[in-house]
Amino acid sequence: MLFKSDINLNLKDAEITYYPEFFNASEATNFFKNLLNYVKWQQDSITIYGKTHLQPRLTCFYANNTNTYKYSNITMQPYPFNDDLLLIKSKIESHLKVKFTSCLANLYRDGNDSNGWHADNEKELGKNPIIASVSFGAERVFNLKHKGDKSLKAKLNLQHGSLLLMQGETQDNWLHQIPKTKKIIGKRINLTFRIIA
Ligand SMILES: O=C(O)CCC(=O)C(=O)O
Ligand SMILES: [Fe+2]
Repeated sequence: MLFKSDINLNLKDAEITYYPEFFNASEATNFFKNLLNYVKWQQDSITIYGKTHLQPRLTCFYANNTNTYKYSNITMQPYPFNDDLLLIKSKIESHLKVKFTSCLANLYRDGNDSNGWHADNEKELGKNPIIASVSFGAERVFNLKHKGDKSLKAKLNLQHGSLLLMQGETQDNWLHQIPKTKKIIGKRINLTFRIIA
């Protein structure tokens, strides 16, 4: 296989696969630089439990249709995909034999940026959504915890050029997060490809 050691995390009630070197280092660095410059990064205010605050990261939403993505009381309107996003999307699609419509991009500017515990279970994603999540730049910790059985947890480092695939009942049964870190680290870009039909 092209992709060094595809790892099935083998978690209960989930289907998660990690491809550490989906993109080689030079491809990944090239995408990182382009995305940093050409994605229309914005910082939205979100409302959680009645409190409004700025999201602790920058985001942007892209799609090949006009369907919006709603979460935490915000509605994201899509931009059309740019060339780099189309190249990344098509490489993932040909490997997985799945077509994605949409991509939520995240920029973690430093260790103080984060993404709190959540499941990607918004209704526009449908039942058992497939989510392909690509990482470029600084390596960050990705935590998982089971919604019902508090003893079930997992942690992995999402490396430069990696792909993490979540599908099946993963979002029904598990939460995930990118925690803050006190380490001095650089920027990280994450792209989550989704189907919003
Ligand atoms: O940055 C990551 O790896 C996770 C992003 C994420 O969970 C999301 O956008 O829903
Ligand atoms: Fe997520």
